[in-house]
Amino acid sequence: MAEGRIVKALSGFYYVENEDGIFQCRGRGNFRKRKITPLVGDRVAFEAANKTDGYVLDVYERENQLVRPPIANVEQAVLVFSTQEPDFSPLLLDKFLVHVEANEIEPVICLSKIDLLNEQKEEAMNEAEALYQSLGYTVISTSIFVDETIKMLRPYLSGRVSVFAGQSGVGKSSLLNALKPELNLATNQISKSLGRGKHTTRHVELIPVDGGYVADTPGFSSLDFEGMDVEGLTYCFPEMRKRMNDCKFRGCTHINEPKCAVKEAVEAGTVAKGRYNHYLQFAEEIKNQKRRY
Ligand SMILES: Nc1nc2c(ncn2[C@@H]2O[C@H](COP(=O)(O)OP(=O)(O)OP(=O)(O)O)[C@@H](O)[C@H]2O)c(=O)[nH]1
Ligand SMILES: [Zn+2]
Repeated sequence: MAEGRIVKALSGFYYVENEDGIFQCRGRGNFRKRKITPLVGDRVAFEAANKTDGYVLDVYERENQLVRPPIANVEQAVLVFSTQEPDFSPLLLDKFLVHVEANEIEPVICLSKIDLLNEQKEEAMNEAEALYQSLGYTVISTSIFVDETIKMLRPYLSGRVSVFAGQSGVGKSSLLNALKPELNLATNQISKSLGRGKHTTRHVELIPVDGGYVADTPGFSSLDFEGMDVEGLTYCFPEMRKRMNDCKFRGCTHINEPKCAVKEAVEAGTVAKGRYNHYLQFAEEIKNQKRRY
C-alpha cells in the first residue's frame, strides 16, 4: 500500500501523486456506501497496480474542506487585492480574512498591480500594509511586470497547498502565469469568455508550483456567513481573539456589552475603527441570516 495526494479528479478517475509519480486510480473501498467522496487535495491510501495505475483504498481525515471549488486540505489562501482596477476594498479583504480564519487556513495578503500606483494611492496602500502586518498577517506587494515581487511570493507557496482568492480582475490568473509561465492560463474577462466559455465545466486541479501545490481555480467563490454565529465571528478577528479574556463578560460580542475591552481599544485607537465597523456589519449580516431561517 502507498500514500499520496489526489491532484486531479476527472471522469471517474483520481490522479494520485507521490514521490514515485502520478497514478491514475479508480476508487475501491465502498466509498459510495460509506458516503465518502474523494476530493482533490485528499491524502489517500492507494494500491499501485503498476507504475501508472492503481486503486484508491482509503481517504485520510481532512483538515478542512472548501465547498466551491471542492478542495480538501487547503493550507493557505493567497488573498489577491489590486491596489487599483478594481480599487482596493478593505471591506472585502476583511470578509475574505474572516472566511479564511473560519476554515483555519493561513492567509497571505497579496496587494497586486503596484505598478499602477500613484503617490496618493501609495500612501493609502502603505497604511493598509502596516495595519494588516500589525495584526500578524503576511502582506506582499506584487506586479506581474516586476520580477522581484513575484520572487517574494514564491517561498510562501513552497511545501503547502494554496488557493488564490479575490474578486474578478485583480490578477489571480496573471500571478499564476507569472509564477509558472507554462500554465498559460487565460487572463482578463474577454479572453476568458472567448476561451473556455461558460458552458465547459471546469475541473479543479492542483498544480505543482515551487515545491507546493496551487489550485488552478480560485477558492472561496461564495462569501456568506452560513453556519457562523456572532461569537464565532469574534474569533476570526485576531485583535478580538487577543482580548477575549479582557472583557467583563465571557462570550462578549463586543457590541453592546459594558466594560468591553475591544470597544475600549477602539476608542483608544489601538484597534482599527475600520476593522471594527466591518465586524459590526458582518455581525448584522449573521443576525439577519438567522432571522430568515
Ligand atoms: N498593470 C497591471 N495589470 C495587471 C497585473 N496583473 C494583472 N493585470 C491585468 O488585470 C486584468 C485581469 O487579470 P486576471 O489575471 O485575468 O484577473 P483574475 O483575478 O484572474 O480575474 P478573474 O478570472 O475574473 O477572477 C488583465 O488585463 C491583466 O493583464 C499587474 O500586476 N499590473
Ligand atoms: Zn468585548
